[in-house]
Amino acid sequence: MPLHVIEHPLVQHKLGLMREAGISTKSFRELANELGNLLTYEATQDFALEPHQIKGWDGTPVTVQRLQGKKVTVVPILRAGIGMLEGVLGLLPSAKVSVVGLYRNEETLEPVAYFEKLAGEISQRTALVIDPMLATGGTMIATLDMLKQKGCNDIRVLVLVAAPEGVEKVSAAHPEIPIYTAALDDHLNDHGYIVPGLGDAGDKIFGTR
Ligand SMILES: O=P(O)(O)OC[C@H]1O[C@H](OP(=O)(O)OP(=O)(O)O)[C@H](O)[C@@H]1O
Ligand SMILES: O=c1cc[nH]c(=O)[nH]1
Ligand SMILES: [Mg+2]
Repeated sequence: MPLHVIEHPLVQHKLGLMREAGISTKSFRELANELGNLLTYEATQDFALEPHQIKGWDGTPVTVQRLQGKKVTVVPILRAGIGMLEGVLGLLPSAKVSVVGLYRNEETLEPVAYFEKLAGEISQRTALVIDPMLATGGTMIATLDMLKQKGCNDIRVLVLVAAPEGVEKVSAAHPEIPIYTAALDDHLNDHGYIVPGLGDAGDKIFGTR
């Protein structure tokens, strides 16, 4: 199962700060972006490089490494995925953004899709799907199904916190897609919330709690 739990001390420290009860909207937002940035660093480790010759500071030629120019799209899942977007784009400033909107029906826990605006040439792009929470996995599976249907076949998932139930479901539906997370938490409660989790990430990012 391609699950990557990022144990880096900065990641673990920042995630710990996010778990505090009563955290401000400002701090939660800042930390979501900082973690989005650090997870992007981890999720792009296999991006291909190619040598390129430039003129160095003293005029002599130097061979440097450049990214091979693979097209990338970041796919934030509305709403809460927007909370990681700035951090992800901090490392991938030229990436196109494909916004998808899904919310979870809080009674049935089933995802409801309401928006989709994908970048062009999606089938040639590496997609980084971002959402702070992977709970039952329903939202993520619906998003991955949709991206694959559009021909996208290099997809990575970046979440701040994942529940074991959701990871199992996503991995069963899309076994080849890697999941990068700052934490694999303990379980889902009776309302489908991750424990210990972060609470409602969308509400905390947008200040709507
Ligand atoms: O794994 P699942 O059980 O499907 O749940 C996870 C989804 O739930 C949350 O979104 P929510 O429905 O609260 O929408 P929001 O981002 O607009 O708040 C979260 O940001 C995920 O998208
Ligand atoms: O724990 C959870 C589960 C779904 N959505 C959230 O925002 N948090
Ligand atoms: Mg929400």
